[in-house]
Amino acid sequence: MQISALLPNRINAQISLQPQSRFIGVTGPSGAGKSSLFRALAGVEKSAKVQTPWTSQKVGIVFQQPMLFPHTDVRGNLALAQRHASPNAMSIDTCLRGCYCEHLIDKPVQALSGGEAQRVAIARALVNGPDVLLLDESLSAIDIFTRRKIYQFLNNLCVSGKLICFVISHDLDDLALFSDELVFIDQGRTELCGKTRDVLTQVFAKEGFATPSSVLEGLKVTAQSEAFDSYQSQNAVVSYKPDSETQQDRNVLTIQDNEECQSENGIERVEVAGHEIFVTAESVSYLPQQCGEQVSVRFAVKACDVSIDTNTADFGNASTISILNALPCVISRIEPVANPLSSLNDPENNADTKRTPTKLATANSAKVLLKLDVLNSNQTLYASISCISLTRLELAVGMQVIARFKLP
Ligand SMILES: Nc1ncnc2c1ncn2[C@@H]1O[C@H](COP(=O)(O)OP(=O)(O)OP(=O)(O)O)[C@@H](O)[C@H]1O
Repeated sequence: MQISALLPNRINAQISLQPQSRFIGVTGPSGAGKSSLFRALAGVEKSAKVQTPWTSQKVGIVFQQPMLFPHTDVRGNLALAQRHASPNAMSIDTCLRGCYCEHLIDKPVQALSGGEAQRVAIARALVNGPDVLLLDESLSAIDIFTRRKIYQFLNNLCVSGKLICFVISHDLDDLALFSDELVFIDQGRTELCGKTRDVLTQVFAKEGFATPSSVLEGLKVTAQSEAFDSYQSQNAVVSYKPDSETQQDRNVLTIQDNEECQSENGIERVEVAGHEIFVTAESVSYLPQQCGEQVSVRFAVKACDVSIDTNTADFGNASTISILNALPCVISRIEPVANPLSSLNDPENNADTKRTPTKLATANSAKVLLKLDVLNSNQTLYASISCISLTRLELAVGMQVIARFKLP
């Protein structure tokens, strides 16, 4: 999928995406041109020159400021959007439920909170039946739990082939969780674009983040008794029928209901590289799958939540600590975390590149960042640990360790 947008003195972006990508995250510094890009793609900027693969499709946009019709209530707003809806658009009820705002239906627009208004604005955009939806920080005022559920709903629409979503956000955890691909815009240009975890790695390195998140993928573990539901859920994802509106709505919401009822106390179990990992239900996103395949999910782990255990003989037996998750890994890189209070820009420090990572890290900062390759997989974890631990555990590149991490 090739996209280009040119807006004199503001943007000159070329974006190249995989054809199968349906949920695309867009991020970058403030003033980089992200909103200008979306406005150009939505046709709002008349002087923009734009090339997209979806010229004949319906494009919707939702801004950070919801821009609801103020003279009516939520029902009135949705009814107005439905007047111009495409024939295969979802029902008002489905959109309201998916955006967690059914209870707001009779509220006047003026009486909505900022987050409620954002939820209604997204529901209204969906009622219109877009093929492509551009969300410009449109969930920024919504609490994390509701926000994640709405992203999950949007992701289900993407997975079922009903929607392509482009989402601008400064929340890299949200983008890590849901985006198939990530675009990093800077100074009006596409600086990075590609698979989310690769782009995130480069963004974290570029910005010198002390606690980057790693993105892991795995298979959802379902109990025997849940096998039928799981099969239904898988079918729901792939058996989308464009000619049946009721069936579509039911499919998307069935996935949502299954996800909610299948988690145990709000916790999902995910198999990663042959190991069972516990993840909170709101922290997993579902990936597209073929009929008959196990359900694949994605979740993000913050580097500050990962601890290193050098006792590799005691992999599953750490019964004296509260940390639930463990993955065997090999340390593939150790690098100092920049400490803004230290004299990192001191030429004397920078010239001293021959020192060991341990000494370099100790000299400049309190922490180091470990890159960990998960054994028997091509996945990567990051751990941010103190220099004291680095020295005390005598950690080195090539060493096998157990990465233990809290419930994401
Ligand atoms: N209508 C406009 N006319 C001229 N310049 C504009 C206009 N809107 C925005 N700009 C400028 O274009 C640049 C990019 O702005 P834009 O709003 O697209 O950035 P952004 O990446 O979305 O920022 P943020 O993350 O802060 O929302 C900024 O320098 C801004 O001042």
